Amino acid sequence: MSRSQILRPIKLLKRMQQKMDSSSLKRMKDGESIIDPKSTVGGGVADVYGEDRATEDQLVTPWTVSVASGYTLLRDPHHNKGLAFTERERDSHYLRGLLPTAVSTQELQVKKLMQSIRSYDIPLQKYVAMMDLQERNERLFYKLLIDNVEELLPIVYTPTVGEACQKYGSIFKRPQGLYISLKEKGKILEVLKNWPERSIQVIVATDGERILGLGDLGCQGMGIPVGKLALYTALGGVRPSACLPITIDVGTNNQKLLDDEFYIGLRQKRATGKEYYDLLEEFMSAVKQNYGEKVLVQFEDFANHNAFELLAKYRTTHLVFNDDIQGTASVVLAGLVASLKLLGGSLADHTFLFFGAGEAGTGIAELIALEISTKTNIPVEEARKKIWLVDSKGLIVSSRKESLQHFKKPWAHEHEPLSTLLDAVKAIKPSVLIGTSGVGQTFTKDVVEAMAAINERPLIMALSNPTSQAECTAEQAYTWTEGRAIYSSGSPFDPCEYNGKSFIPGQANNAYIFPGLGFGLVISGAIRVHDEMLLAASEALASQVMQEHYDKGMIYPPLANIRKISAHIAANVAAKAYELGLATRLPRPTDLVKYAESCMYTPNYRSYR
Ligand SMILES: O=C([O-])CC(=O)C(=O)O
Ligand SMILES: [Mg+2]
Repeated sequence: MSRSQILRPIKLLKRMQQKMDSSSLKRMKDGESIIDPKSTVGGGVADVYGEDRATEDQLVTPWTVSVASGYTLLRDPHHNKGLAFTERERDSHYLRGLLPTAVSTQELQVKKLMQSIRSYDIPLQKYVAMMDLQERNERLFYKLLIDNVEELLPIVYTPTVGEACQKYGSIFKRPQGLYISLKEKGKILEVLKNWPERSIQVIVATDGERILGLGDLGCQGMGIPVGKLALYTALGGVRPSACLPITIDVGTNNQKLLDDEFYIGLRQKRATGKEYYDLLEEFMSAVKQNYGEKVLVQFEDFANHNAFELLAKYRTTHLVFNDDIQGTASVVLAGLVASLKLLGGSLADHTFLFFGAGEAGTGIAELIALEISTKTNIPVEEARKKIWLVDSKGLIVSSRKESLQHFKKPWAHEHEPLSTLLDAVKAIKPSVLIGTSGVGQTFTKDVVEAMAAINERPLIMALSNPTSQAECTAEQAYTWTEGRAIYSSGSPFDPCEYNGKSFIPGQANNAYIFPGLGFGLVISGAIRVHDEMLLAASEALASQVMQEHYDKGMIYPPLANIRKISAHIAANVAAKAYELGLATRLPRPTDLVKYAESCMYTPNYRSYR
């Protein structure tokens, strides 16, 4: 039975609200059951209780849900508690005999599952175990993830999710999101209505063409929206039922997949041009029609040529952002701002060299220029001159301007052409080197040593994902700079030692930003994403790096604190939305951090009476 099917009619809800006094409302917000335990609805046994408050609507109108009983309840991942059903719940919900006698606590269940997950040697086995848990017992899944975020993030997210996408065909069991293919053209609105949840707040959509640094994985890219949205809930506090993963399947140019008899997607070359953009247009308008203008659409892992165009096309009419262009930019900017405490000076005093001039590279470059321009009052065109990009053909310079894609043109400065990254490092003498090429091991020993020869503390960011695509490893960066580098990567690396000293690499992954950014948009009822909100998100993240972290050479706060960090990011983003007149949730809460914290989904079990 789907969750929406067991939502009781609105009339019942209204009747109940009339009966409710303020104390029962308060208890309801706290997740307690508020109805006479003996009451039944529609002839079946029903429980009615409040959902987590995660939106303005729920503050005023708590959802009322009846829970199925018996075997169906155990099969419903949204309400199942497994052995944690109490004796009373087992009686009132016809569960006697369906469970062994022992009654567990959620804490004990977490302990048991962590033991079981740790017993697997292979990360993909852990991933499958986590996905099985998500399909079996959603609250336990999120409790596990939240309580063990540093250990489990690399499993449900980068890098393991990359491998999961490569093998998604054989992992696929049950739908975790919506597949919208060219076959659904003209029917996308109907397809959206097939999803069991109605009140969607965040959609992560991919077309699978550039999954991490792994290339075109077609419809198998679904693992990415699923993983990103798990983080929206675990790290950002958006209710799971308000999240919708979507894969737009327009075919794949990956011949291996096309030749694979078990490939699960549309077996054709990618649609392009008008056919592609018409489908995307139908999708975007169906989303707005079905969910309203406050639903957030996060574009994820589109190839460069479409990513920029889709963002430019929809950012003025829909609530959208591109995680790879803007989320990554915001997280990197936060790290750069934080690093100034270690490096000294302001951003404008630094010179930046990028290896890779796609979505991430140009997105970060532009946000740095915007921040420099905002802080120093110099025009953004001037600020861009401190930033240089190298692509597959060498340093981007003005003599190449005519043949450049439009997103590279702002970075074509006056300089003689240089064909290698090493030559560019030697000539430009950057203080910051940022890898966004999607190609592993491109920060060679020569390149890193050249950075160390120019700078006392070279800042090196190897951002390409997953781990195999990192431009250099943490250990290489510390070893080749004799322990002087400040290093961050997109995928996680373990702490390492050099000359008896321990180093903690930072993870400059957009996972720090998008859950808090999205949550800030949701709680303020924002209707557009503005660049200033990205700057606000960066500032909030940088402000969470404390002296104790700087003392260890860190430029990002520990992920263990991510929910507190997300609440600060959400509050700063929401504040900006109000300031820009883009927020629709009125009146503006006075303490936005407290408000954000109070709206966050918590995975603790609720009692069913
Ligand atoms: O998913 C990640 O880990 C970061 C990201 O957006 C990408 O690499 O495309
Ligand atoms: Mg991405």
